[in-house]
Amino acid sequence: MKLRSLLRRAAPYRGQLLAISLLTVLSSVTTLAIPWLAGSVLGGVVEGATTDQTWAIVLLVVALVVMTALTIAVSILSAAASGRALAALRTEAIEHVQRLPMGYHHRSHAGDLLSVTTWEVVNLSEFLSATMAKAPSQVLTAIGAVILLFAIEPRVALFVPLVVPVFYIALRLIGRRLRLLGGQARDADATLISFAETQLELVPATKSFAMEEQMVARFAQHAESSRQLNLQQARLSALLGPLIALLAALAAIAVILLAGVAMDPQRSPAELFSFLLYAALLTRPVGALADLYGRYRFAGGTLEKLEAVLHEEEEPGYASGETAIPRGDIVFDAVSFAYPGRPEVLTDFSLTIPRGQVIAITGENGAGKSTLISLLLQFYRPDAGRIALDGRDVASFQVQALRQSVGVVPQRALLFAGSVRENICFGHPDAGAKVLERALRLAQATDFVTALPQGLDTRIGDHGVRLSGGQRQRIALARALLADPPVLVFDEATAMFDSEAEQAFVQQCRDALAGRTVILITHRPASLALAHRIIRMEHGRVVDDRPGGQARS
Ligand SMILES: Nc1ncnc2c1ncn2[C@@H]1O[C@H](COP(=O)(O)OP(=O)(O)OP(=O)(O)O)[C@@H](O)[C@H]1O
Repeated sequence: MKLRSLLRRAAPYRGQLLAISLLTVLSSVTTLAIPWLAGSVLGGVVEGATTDQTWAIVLLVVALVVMTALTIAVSILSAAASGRALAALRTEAIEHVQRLPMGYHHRSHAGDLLSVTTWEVVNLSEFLSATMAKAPSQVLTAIGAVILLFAIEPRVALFVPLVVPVFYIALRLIGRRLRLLGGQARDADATLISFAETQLELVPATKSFAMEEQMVARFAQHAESSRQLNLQQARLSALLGPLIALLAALAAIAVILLAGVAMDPQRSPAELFSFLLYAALLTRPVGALADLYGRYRFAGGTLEKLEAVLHEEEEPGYASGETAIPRGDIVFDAVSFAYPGRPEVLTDFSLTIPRGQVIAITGENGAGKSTLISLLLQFYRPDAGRIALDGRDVASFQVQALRQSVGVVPQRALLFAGSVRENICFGHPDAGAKVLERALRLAQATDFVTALPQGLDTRIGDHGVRLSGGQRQRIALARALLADPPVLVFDEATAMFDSEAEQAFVQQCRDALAGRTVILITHRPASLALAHRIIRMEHGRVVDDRPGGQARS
């Protein structure tokens, strides 16, 4: 894991980190005072308390209370700071993902990204808060304990550094295996989540094809492999901290035994007790640091995955480019294009659509009709040729301005589980009642929306499942019409309508579409009647170009 990238992300939380560091130093100093005070109290007891122990006892109690309070404060502050840092990291990841090219989304799994930005990040969160809360104070306490051991009895204390390599080897061996298993377990969990997501989306298909048992069996397989890997990894994690703590305790016993033999007989009982307590104190940070090392190995995988996403290149055209709204002259000039690793879809494709023309594009399935729109919107870039809007290459537009000026009603309406109003106003949350009414009317949606139980405020379920296919399509139409863009694209948008509704829609649209450039991808006769011009595509080329119904009327 790149520690530098973690530190860079921690930079905005400097103030909180500083407060945590100060409290941590205080906490370590208090912790280190305890063996000293306890040693002198115990020494006093053994020597028959010739001196007054009251102050030492009071200080010991105060030190214990202060140490507890500081530990609590550091834990809470660390959890708050790491929580903030992670919320920012998650948001950064999602923001970045939204700006990645469509090609990235088509080749990657949404489930993987979902798992890394949601539950996987918990590893990172636990590591960060544990590191901030524990690591510095444990390191300081360990260093302080070693120094004080040397101060009390250097000859015996010399034994302490000799055991360090043993810890190092144990940590490396277990840590490596832990990282490997951790990675495999996380991948298995990501697959499981992804599969669950797909399975939930497929419930209607699963039911209609009576595939329930098979789907459950496949899920159970994924769940079992995830369980096994997580168990192995949990066993190893459970081993790491306590094993290292045990090694440290054994080493402390050795030091104590050695102290009994080699300690200067002139030492007071108080010094002897303090020495033994410091040796025992040393075991605590060693165990805790080993545990942190395990978390570090684990969190590293998550950070690497997040970093991999964050290093994917954003699509160009967000930061700069033409933002003026075009009027709608479209030219495809000798455009060729192939999806990565696929045969060419468009070959030397040329088409000029003057502003205000309604053009219908027809052609067999897979002829490349929708691909034309993806290229116009800059979801993909042509391999050769040029696409221009008002004489300017579409690549020279700021991508959001470009896309806002082209309203698309897709084949499959992308609706979400909000109200009808929220779905229609998706691109324009502040749209007024009049604009909304007009869009509903043009999309022939007023009647059915009014008849819904709560009208515009009716919630339509995931992907709009509580509506009919035609109703969903009308919502999508209303959404595109609401924006009133200069270019409109209907990609088989009327396919869900019955012929009567399609006729009515076409009639209504005649006026509404006037003056706009409209691309209708359709085979429907009524829609064809709406066009000034009908072209037919075959194998990525125009094979026919003739006047449409509108031209004749
Ligand atoms: N994201 C993609 N990655 C790879 N190949 C794709 C992708 N999208 C479409 N294709 C392929 O490109 C070709 C053209 O697809 P396109 O969707 O443009 O056809 P279409 O004319 O709109 O078809 P339809 O009438 O069926 O909607 C098809 O062979 C399709 O398999």
